[in-house]
Amino acid sequence: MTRRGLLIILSSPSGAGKSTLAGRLRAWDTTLQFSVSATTRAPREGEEDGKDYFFVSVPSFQDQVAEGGMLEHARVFGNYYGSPKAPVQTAIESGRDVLFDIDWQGAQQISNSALQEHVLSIFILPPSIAELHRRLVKRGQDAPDVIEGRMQKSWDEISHWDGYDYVLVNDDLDTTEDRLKTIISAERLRRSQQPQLVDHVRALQSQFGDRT
Ligand SMILES: Nc1ncnc2c1ncn2[C@@H]1O[C@H](COP(=O)(O)OP(=O)(O)OP(=O)(O)O)[C@@H](O)[C@H]1O
Ligand SMILES: Nc1nc2c(ncn2[C@@H]2O[C@H](COP(=O)(O)O)[C@@H](O)[C@H]2O)c(=O)[nH]1
Repeated sequence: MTRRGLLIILSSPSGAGKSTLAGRLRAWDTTLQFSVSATTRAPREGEEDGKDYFFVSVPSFQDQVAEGGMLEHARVFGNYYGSPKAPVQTAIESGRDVLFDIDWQGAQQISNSALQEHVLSIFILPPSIAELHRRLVKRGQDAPDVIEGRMQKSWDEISHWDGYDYVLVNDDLDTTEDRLKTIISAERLRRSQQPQLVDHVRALQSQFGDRT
């Protein structure tokens, strides 16, 4: 039986490292499909339309939502973000796992949707608030007022940590990467074995009954 795909969701406060970790996971497993979000935020230097995000206008984003084209969507830091539905449905039907880099609102929407049984959600915590700030500054992509706004909202995001299947502190990057790989490998094994295990236990039950 083909395993149906997993929806692997990474969330964290901005700057904790989920995009960096998502990049490493994609290099580790090239079959992982990254869910390219649509956003109304302006592209950062080096970001490519269709690869990092689909950069769209507010009316175009709203049309996609109204047409039911988004699996989830949310307003984050004053911009709209959403995960297009069609590529996700195609991927999971063909047994391909999908990786999301989305906030807690999106994670909650997918976890409460008809696709909830596919969800593997992982929250990434920073080692400290000071280090979170250092990482946002080091990234060098956002203006100081944008960084300040993201820091102000960081607790909003962190306060949802306990709604996730797994929580990791991203202190050493290599260690966090290894832990993520371990979680994903174990969940793949667990979910691929589940259908056969039910049949196996039924067979054991029937063998047990034959003894009495
Ligand atoms: N474990 C780590 N140790 C030190 N630096 C890290 C670590 N993980 C990520 N970084 C660095 O922190 C910065 C922010 O990381 P990244 O852009 O991946 O965060 P993010 O959670 O995806 O943020 P956003 O939500 O804004 O997209 C980057 O410069 C990245 O190289
Ligand atoms: N609910 C959603 N959140 C998303 C999506 N794509 C990204 N995000 C989150 O937004 C913030 C900011 O991202 P940035 O690229 O502007 O730094 C971050 O927490 C992302 O995880 C989405 O499709 N839905």
